[in-house]
Amino acid sequence: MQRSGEKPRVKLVLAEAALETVPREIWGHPAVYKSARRRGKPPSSILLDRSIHHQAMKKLPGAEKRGRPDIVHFSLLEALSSPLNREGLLEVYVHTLNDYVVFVDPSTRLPRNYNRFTGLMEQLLELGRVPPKGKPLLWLKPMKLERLLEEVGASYVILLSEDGEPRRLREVAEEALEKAPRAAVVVGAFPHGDFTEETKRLATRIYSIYRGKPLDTWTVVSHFLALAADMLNLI
Ligand SMILES: C[S@@+](CC[C@H](N)C(=O)[O-])C[C@H]1O[C@@H](n2cnc3c(N)ncnc32)[C@H](O)[C@@H]1O
Repeated sequence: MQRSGEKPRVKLVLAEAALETVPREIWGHPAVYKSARRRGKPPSSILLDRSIHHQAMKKLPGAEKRGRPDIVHFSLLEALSSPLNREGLLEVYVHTLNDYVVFVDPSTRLPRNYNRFTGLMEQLLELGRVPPKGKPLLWLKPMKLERLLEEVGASYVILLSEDGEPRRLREVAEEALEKAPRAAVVVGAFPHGDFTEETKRLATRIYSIYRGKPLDTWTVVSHFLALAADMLNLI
């Protein structure tokens, strides 16, 4: 618990995010080849995106969880422009399905346009940081979720999942603030399916906030951040 008068910093983790470059198995597929040629890049350097690579993705293992960089885009836009972040009270991390972690400087202004966001993520995955020179705003490390949580001192992990114990979101936000700064709220940034068992094992609590029904990642993120901001009298 924080000392009274001191506002706690909330850790938000977008986990198992569907953000990756096109995997080798489908580099030769016509849908991939065409989209890469249009972009003037090799297939290995472009993001896997279901809206473009749907046919090619049919062959991929775990396809239902992959190829949705827009989920990270929308969710980061929500998080970075939230009052909590603007007051310096939010840390946001993106852990990907392939076990990379994107660290995000809170002052980052992400492109609003999806195509520009895609280009930025491709640069990040290729160079490990953006911008390439000067102080990085986004940087990447190969890292499992467990290591990330250890590294940022998150020993109280609240995993949000529609299969969790039913809880009012207000109570979840209260608990996250109460346990801050050692609490992390983990939200899946994949379109379908469930967290891996490895992720579930890291959870201290698993809560469902909508009677077992699935919500989009960005909805969960925006509602949680709005309630937390309200409780901290920021809005
Ligand atoms: C689109 S959902 C994941 C896919 C979903 N399991 C499905 O098969 O449609 C994205 C994330 O939002 C969060 N989420 C969605 N619905 C939720 C709920 N009812 N309660 C708590 N978290 C939820 C979870 O973290 C979940 O991983």
